[in-house]
Amino acid sequence: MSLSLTDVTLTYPDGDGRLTALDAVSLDVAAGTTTAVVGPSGSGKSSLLAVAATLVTPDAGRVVVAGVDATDLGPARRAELRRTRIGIVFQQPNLIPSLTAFEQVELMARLAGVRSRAADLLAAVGLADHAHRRPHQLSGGQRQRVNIARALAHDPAVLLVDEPTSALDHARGAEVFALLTRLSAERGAATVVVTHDRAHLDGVDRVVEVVDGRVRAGAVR
Ligand SMILES: Nc1ncnc2c1ncn2[C@@H]1O[C@H](COP(=O)(O)OP(=O)(O)OP(=O)(O)O)[C@@H](O)[C@H]1O
Repeated sequence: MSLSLTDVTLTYPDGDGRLTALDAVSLDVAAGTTTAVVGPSGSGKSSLLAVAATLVTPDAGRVVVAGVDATDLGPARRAELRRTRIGIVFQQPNLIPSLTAFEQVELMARLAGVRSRAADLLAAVGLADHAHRRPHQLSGGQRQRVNIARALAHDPAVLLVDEPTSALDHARGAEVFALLTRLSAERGAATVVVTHDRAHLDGVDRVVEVVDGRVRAGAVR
């Protein structure tokens, strides 16, 4: 498994006590597959993504990324794991305003110390003709596709995607989901997509539902 969460529990301080955001959650995602995580607001989806991204350390349980147990690592080694093995697509494409689409992707590859394949990646997301454009010269859907190309620039083992369609209309949202599942399969990434939107789940390999911090038994698919 490229990504394994085992019995992960995460709590946050809450007044005098603690709020349990994740309650003994286990999730395995194989290379080349896409798992969608759905569930009501406040159920723990973003917390699950933050733990998988090694941005937040759980109270208990294990997070293994590409064979590396992140729960045993200090902050510097976790940052290195993120830089080299994990791609993250945030809800709002946080692109750098002054850089072209090509430069956004190339910069990420350089930071990870790998050869840039920016032209290939932009072609893969359907933006070969827009490589020279800056973010303000792109549509919302195109910006999200640059965001995805950038997250894949260092060939991550694990791709984590937070609400990628929230700013898009139905057709653009469907395109982004199709793109994520295709690229994950082609590039062998283990992909987790958190979404409110159940309209585009047909193409994903698996759907799991998080309710009250637990992965619901008998996942949807
Ligand atoms: N930093 C924090 N401190 C305290 N409580 C938090 C913190 N972050 C999240 N929570 C709480 O943890 C629970 C899970 O939140 P989380 O953001 O993971 O849910 P979610 O499913 O992503 O919600 P949404 O769909 O609304 O984004 C919620 O009850 C939330 O209020």
